[in-house]
Amino acid sequence: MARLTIEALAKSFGTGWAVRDVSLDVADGELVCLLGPSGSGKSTILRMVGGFERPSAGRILIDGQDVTGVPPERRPTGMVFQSHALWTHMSLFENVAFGLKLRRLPKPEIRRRVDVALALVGLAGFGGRRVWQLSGGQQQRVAIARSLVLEPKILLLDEPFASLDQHLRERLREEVRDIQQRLGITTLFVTHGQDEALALADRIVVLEGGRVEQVDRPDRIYRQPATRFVAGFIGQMNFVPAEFRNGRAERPDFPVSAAVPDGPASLAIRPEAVTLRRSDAPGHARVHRAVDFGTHLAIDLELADGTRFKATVPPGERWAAGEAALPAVAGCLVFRGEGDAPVPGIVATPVHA
Ligand SMILES: Nc1ncnc2c1ncn2[C@@H]1O[C@H](COP(=O)(O)OP(=O)(O)OP(=O)(O)O)[C@@H](O)[C@H]1O
Repeated sequence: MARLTIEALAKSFGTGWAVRDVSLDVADGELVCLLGPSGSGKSTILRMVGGFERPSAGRILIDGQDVTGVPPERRPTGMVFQSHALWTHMSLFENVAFGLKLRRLPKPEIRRRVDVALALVGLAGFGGRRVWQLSGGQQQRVAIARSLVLEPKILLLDEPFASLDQHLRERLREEVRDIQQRLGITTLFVTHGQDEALALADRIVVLEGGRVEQVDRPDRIYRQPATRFVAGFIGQMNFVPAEFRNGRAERPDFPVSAAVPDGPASLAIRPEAVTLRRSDAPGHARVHRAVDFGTHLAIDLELADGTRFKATVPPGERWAAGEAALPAVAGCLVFRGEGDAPVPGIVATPVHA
C-alpha cells in the first residue's frame, strides 16, 4: 500500500526552471504516466521522487511521510532507467540478487525472492545466464526484476523501453502493465510516447516547459484537452484559423458556432471527426495525398484558403491526389489564445453543401 504525494515541486539547475510548481497525488496501486516533449521536466520529476535530484522547492511524501531529504537507498522506491545498466561480469541471478545481498538477507530468502522476480518478468530458469547472452528486451526485463526484488512501495520507470524496437516495446509495456496490476504497485512511468501513455496509464500528466498542462484519464486527455498544447500534442489535430463574429466562425467550409468573443481563434478538429464527400461545389478542398494504412485511409487535404488539413476515412473509400472533396465535421473545439481553455464548437451544415 503506497500513496505518493508531490507538493509544489520545483527544480532549477541555475540556468532556468526545469520543473515549476508541480503537484500530484498518485493513489495506491495507480499507474501514472508523465508525458511530454523532450526537456519538459519528466525525468527531473522522476529523479526527485527517487531521491537522485534535490528539489529547489516543494515536498515529496510517501504514505504521508515526508521523504524530500531522504537519500535514494533509504526511500521505498525502485527505479528502472532508460539504459538498463546491468553488470556484465555477473550472471542474471547475481544482478537481481545484488540489492538483497547488500541488505544481508539469508541466502535461501535471496534465492526465493530472485526466483519469484525472474518468474514475474518471464525469465524463470535464466538465472545462470550472462548479460551478454540476452536480447535487449530480456536485459530490460532483468532491470525491472532487479527493482521489483527489493519490493519497493513505488516503482519509477524512466523511458524503460526507449532503446527497443516498436513490437518489443508494445509487448513489454503490456507485460509491465500485467505485472504492475498483479502486484498492485504504485507506479510513475516517464515516456514521450503518447501511444505508450494512452496504453499504459490510469492517468496521464501532460507536461510542457516544466509545468503541468493537464492531469487526467487517457480518454479525457484525448477527447477533452485542457489546453491547445495538449490538443496538439496527443494524437493528430487540425488547427483551422477562423475569425469569429457574434459567436460564429466566418468560414463557409466550417460554419461553427461557439461562445467565444469576436476575434481570431482556432478550430481544433480531429482527423477522425471528418467525413469527406465528392463535390465540385465552390469552396471545396483538394486532396493532396491519400495513404492507405489498411485499417484506414489517411488523407492530406488543402482547404480553399490554403490551410493543410488531415482526415482519416474508412479503408473502403478511394481518394486520389488532385480530387475535389467537401469535408464535414461532427464537432470541434475552439481555442482562443495559447493559455485559454477550449470552448465546444457547434457545427452547422456548410453553406455550399
Ligand atoms: N543535470 C542537469 N543540469 C542542467 N540542466 C539540466 C540537468 N538535467 C536536466 N536539465 C534541464 O532540465 C530540463 C528538463 O530536463 P528533463 O531531462 O527532466 O526533461 P525530459 O522531459 O525528461 O526530457 P527527455 O524526454 O529528453 O528525457 C531540460 O531543459 C534539461 O536541459
